[in-house]
Amino acid sequence: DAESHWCYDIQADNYQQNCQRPAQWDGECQKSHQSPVDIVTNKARLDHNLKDFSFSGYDKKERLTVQNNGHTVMVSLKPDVTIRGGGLATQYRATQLHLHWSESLNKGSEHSLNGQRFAMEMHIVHEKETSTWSLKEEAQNPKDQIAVLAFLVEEGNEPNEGFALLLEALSRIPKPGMSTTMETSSIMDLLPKEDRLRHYFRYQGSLTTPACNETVVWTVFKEHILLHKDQILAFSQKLYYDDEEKQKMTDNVRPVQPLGDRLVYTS
Ligand SMILES: Nc1nc(-c2ccc(Cl)c(S(N)(=O)=O)c2)cs1
Ligand SMILES: [Zn+2]
Repeated sequence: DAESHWCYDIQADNYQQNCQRPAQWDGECQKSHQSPVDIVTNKARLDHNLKDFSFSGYDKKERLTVQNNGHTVMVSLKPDVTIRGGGLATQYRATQLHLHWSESLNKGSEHSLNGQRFAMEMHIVHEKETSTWSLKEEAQNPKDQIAVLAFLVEEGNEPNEGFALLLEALSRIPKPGMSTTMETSSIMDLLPKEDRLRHYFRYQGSLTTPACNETVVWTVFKEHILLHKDQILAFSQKLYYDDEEKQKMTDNVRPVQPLGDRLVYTS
């Protein structure tokens, strides 16, 4: 079609689509405060304002909608899920969570630590709760309009029970546009234990998908989620980019972007 849709390199390389690969993404994607980035851990600057997070509604068992949106698997979250603290200016409301992954267990994360990438990366996306009266210019498109909590996923020896319901749902949504419901599960089930979430990296960046708006305050937790190898591979085996189920959904990972004049902070 006239305006070709955006895609990942694996789609442009393997299926000769006329889709726009990351190097060609438009919107703000070619600007200088982009995500993801490589985090050089010994250069991260200690920031005492990066206190603990307060998670609310994360432990509530809800029926959640899970969809294949052609780029990832996205779980819609209920409006009563919010976060505060963590050095954030105000309370944020969760909207969705999704993941990025690869069949190669060292190529599936978007952020890297000291040049090392991991099997997967889970993003919980939150929107800033702005009070209605703030009409100032920067209040319309602030640099911290969105807060994403990023969790790196590594291969563990044990199956991760908390992911069982999400993994079962994948088989019901192989094609783009398909959605299903996931019986009572809580976001907390998917995360490392809350007391392990006090250590994290923080930097200012963008969406890692078009239009790559530079309105995201990023949190990358140091504690990793552990999934069994078969659980990680299930994402690439059950999901497809295309209706014909010819293109396995895998390597839905944007290449790392230059950090430029930015600093990465650490709690
Ligand atoms: N249609 C799609 N949207 C996204 C998306 C939306 C918002 C955000 Cl914040 C992100 S990310 N990867 O920066 O966390 C991804 C993925 S696929
Ligand atoms: Zn993401």
